[in-house]
Amino acid sequence: MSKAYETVIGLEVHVELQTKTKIFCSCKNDFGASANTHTCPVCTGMPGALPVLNRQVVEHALAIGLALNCDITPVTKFDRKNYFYPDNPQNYQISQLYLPIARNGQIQIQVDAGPRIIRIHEMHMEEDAGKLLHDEWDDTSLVDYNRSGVPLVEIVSEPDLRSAEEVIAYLNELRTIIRYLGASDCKLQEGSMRADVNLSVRPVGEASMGTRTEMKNLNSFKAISRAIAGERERQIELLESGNTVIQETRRWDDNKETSYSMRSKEDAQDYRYFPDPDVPPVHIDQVWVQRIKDNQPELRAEKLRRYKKEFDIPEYDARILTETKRMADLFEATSSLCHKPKKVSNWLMVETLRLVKERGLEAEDVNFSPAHLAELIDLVDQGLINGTVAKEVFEHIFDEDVSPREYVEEKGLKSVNDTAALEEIAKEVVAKNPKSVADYQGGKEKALGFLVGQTMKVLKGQGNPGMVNEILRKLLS
Ligand SMILES: Nc1ncnc2c1ncn2[C@@H]1O[C@H](COP(=O)(O)OP(=O)(O)OP(=O)(O)O)[C@@H](O)[C@H]1O
Ligand SMILES: [Mg+2]
Ligand SMILES: [Mg+2]
Repeated sequence: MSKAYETVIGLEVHVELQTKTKIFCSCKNDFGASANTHTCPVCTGMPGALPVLNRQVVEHALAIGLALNCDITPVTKFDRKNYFYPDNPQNYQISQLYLPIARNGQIQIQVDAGPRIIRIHEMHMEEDAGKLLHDEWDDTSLVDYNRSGVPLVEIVSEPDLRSAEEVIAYLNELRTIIRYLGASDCKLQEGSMRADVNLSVRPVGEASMGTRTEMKNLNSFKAISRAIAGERERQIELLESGNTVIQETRRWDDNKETSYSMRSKEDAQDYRYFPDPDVPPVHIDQVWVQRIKDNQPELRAEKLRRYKKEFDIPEYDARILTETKRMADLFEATSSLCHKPKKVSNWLMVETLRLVKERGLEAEDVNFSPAHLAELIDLVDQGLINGTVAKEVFEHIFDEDVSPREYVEEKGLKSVNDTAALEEIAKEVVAKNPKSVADYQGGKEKALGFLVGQTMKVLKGQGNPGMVNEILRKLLS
């Protein structure tokens, strides 16, 4: 019988920052340009080239550090991390080891079991490396230095995570925060957010931690979940068979659903870190910190607290609506126009997110006018269109931002609210369906639903279902 094991996970998350230019030179920071077109002597490591720190990088890092509730380091410095690899032409990476810009933070995540606090050990700034493309067919490797010198922050958590569910909730929360700040688009697939999973296992109840491995090449939440399950199992098997876990870096192969060893893990001393003599220390005073704080948008945690007080919507809705700033902005703007927050929330959570998924978009891409959604909600409430028609009209609001009032007018979609006209049609339906009439009169309430359906069919869906229902009841009583 094997002992129960607990999984212990700490994450290193690299995030590419959205800036006009790279971290230490004036080359463009652009994704997807043709290879080696955004390069210069600095980001290709030519001897004698001198790096100049991009102020925007520090400002983004400050904003993120503050949003993660970190202490800001008043004098922050850059260090050289030395290693040889073809994607790194300087043979060192300019990073921060001793005095990273932010330390001792924490964020709250929400999992099925409730809220959890995950501590942030530190966050530092660094430059990205180039990209190697391996062509196995040709037996060649190509290198693209466009990514060399793209600004990154690395956010290092404490080993506080215990499951794949928590890891994904944590990454989602980080992504939400960073996107709210406009500091990065945080796309795992495109590599603008990259998570390395450090994982160890220990018998339940054991206080000390086991030896960890570090896994790389995780490009989706699914890959992360599978890699965690696989690595947990691999380590438990090792321990159960009397072996030990080796501290190493492993590469996850999502197609084969397995990981393999890349290299045994270097310790900091192997990199021979030392202060970079070319980049002066950065002094961050209170005035600067305060200015960044003042410019910070309202973040998700604050929004959640405010929504609870201001809007009569369930906590579940509030969590989904605040996941992206786009949805939250739409919700607030539409609600302030029509004063029906729960209805607005339903349209956003159900139809909007359904269409986002169907069209292969992201919530950030949604771009219709709040006024149009508010107008649609009013049209339904006034009984001018029914629910089915409203959904159809909404698709056109979503895709083309049409004015629902004009669209309904143009396409003749208004509900038939004329009692006499409805009665006329209802009478025909009653005459044609004696069996259902008899069923209803015999006590089968369901039969009325069928008759309402038949009447709506004749009306091509444009009847007012409430009125049709009432008219049929009266006719059959
Ligand atoms: N025993 C352990 N089990 C699981 N995670 C651990 C354990 N010990 C440390 N960790 C986590 O491993 C991560 C270590 O990241 P850190 O950046 O400090 O070092 P590194 O991986 O050695 O350095 P590098 O940046 O060069 O990859 C942290 O997220 C930490 O919480
Ligand atoms: Mg690491
Ligand atoms: Mg690290």
